[in-house]
Amino acid sequence: MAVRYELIKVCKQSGARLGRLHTPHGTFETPMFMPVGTQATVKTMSPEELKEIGSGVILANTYHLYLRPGHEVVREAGGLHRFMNWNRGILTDSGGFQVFSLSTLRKITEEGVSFRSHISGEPLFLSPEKSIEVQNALGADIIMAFDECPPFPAEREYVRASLERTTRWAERCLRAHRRPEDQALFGIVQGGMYRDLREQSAAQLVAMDFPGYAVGGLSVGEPKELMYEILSHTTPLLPAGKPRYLMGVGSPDALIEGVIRGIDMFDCVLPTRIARNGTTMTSQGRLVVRNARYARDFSPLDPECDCYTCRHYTRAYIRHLIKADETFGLRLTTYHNLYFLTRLMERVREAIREDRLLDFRDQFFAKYYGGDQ
Ligand SMILES: CC(C)(C)OC(=O)NCc1c[nH]c2nc(N)[nH]c(=O)c12
Ligand SMILES: [Zn+2]
Repeated sequence: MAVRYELIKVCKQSGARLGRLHTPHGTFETPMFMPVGTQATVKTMSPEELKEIGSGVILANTYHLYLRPGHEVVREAGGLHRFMNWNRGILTDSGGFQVFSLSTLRKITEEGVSFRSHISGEPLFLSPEKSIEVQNALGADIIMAFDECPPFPAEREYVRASLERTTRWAERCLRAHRRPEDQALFGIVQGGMYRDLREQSAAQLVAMDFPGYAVGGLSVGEPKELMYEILSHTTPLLPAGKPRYLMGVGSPDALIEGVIRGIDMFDCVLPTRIARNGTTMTSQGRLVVRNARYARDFSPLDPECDCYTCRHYTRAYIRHLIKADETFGLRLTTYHNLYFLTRLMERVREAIREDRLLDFRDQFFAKYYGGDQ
């Protein structure tokens, strides 16, 4: 079995799960946050720094690596783990979503999606079979079914037709998968903001017995309360003995609310993306270190953080680097933001062990959102 989920316990106060994800590249505790390394690197971080931070599973992306350097190059390198010198877990997203959000002149049919590369402009095509062929060549421990993530808002009829095609594509992915013994293929539940369509999508995918399930099509611009409501309705439909992965979610509040609603795995570009424009996450909330008010502030980003950045550098110095467009500044903010979210998930797991996750949420929100949460 490529990937196995072990349920350790359920928090008596919140119903949240504490688990372990056993993969061919190690066993990692859940709930977990997975840093995004789209082009086979978590931007500005070395593998050694990611290990220091405590990252277990990181993401890479089929669409990007198919376009550049090409999946055959990565296959010849011996797969992604060898190519990027990362010997822990890797998950690749299937590329469908990125075609919609990145490429131009795309056309979707039953067969797949034709589009123009956002790099060279050349006409390309991704189908369930092509996506799985690329993911098999990349060699990630967890690979994702090729799906369509409907825009938000979207007409009910469009969402229903789309989820039914996504289900047919999921079937084609299962058939095309060549390495089930060392790469776990996860199904992706769609269905937009329609509870009955979410039920339909979940039922159809659960019947196919995937080793894990993702909830897709959320965090697409809908109000957070609506995301939480759809999530509350969807996760119970998924098998308790399998991992549940909420795609594209990573703000502190959404992570905690997602864990409370039964999610085990999260990914989001937020912490690394905002770091690159000088915005950091601290125990007292967001801190935009490039602001002038920090020019002579010689305290650490977060007085309560013990990460490399906070132990050795000040807000004034980091602000200077960001303003001077020095890449070392981006490395320091990225390192801290990833450490902050990884540490947050450790504290969430501790709270589950001690049956007090709802209390932890209230305490964390009061500090992080200054009580206005
Ligand atoms: C807008 C952001 C990226 C924050 O979230 C989403 O779009 N969330 C949905 C999402 C993220 N990544 C996915 N991959 C795939 N295959 N399918 C999806 O639905 C998604
Ligand atoms: Zn720090």
